[in-house]
Amino acid sequence: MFRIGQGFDVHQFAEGRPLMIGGVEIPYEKGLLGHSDADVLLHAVADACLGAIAAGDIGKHFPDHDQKYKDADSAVLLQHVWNLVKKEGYQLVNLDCTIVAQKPKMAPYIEQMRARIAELLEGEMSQVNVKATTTEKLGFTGREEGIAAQAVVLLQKK
Ligand SMILES: Nc1ccn([C@@H]2O[C@H](COP(=O)(O)O)[C@@H](O)[C@H]2O)c(=O)n1
Ligand SMILES: C[C@@]1(CO)OP(=O)(O)OP(=O)(O)OC[C@H]1O
Repeated sequence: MFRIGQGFDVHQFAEGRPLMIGGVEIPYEKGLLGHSDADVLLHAVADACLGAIAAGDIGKHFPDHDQKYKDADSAVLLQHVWNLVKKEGYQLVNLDCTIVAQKPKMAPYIEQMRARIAELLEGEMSQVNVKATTTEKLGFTGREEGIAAQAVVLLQKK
């Protein structure tokens, strides 16, 4: 049996925060604002996984009013979500993601992100694709106010 899920997340830029995307710290003049480390890509991946098993979203599992998740490492949150996926008896078929950012350039970090996400989802790099696009300076991402990310995951019952 196959299950598909999709995730979407947005975080605004903020000064004085590290920029975490896909579990990788990207050297940049600003980071993203959030209750957790605001890793917008890992949040989209986590939501896609939760969607695939009809288990709600990350806000339900990790409420942003809970101090436990203040500055939380989103990799740890995704690991928790992946344990729920495994408990339901599913494994990864493939994951495809898009980061929407005018800046910074993601290309130098894409392979590292794929490797980290594959590790977190206990799969191979060949099962994980990460893309990036600008919005040609249009909209909130184009004005460099924040970053968005989308993810689609396909799971198969073992
Ligand atoms: N933040 C980004 C955005 C884009 N890229 C790479 O550049 C290519 C062209 O982007 P367009 O928005 O002009 O289509 C895109 O395919 C990515 O490879 C990037 O690395 N970081
Ligand atoms: C991850 C959580 C929990 O710390 O907080 P944020 O980092 O603010 O992220 P968001 O994608 O807004 O929602 C899920 C949250 O509850």
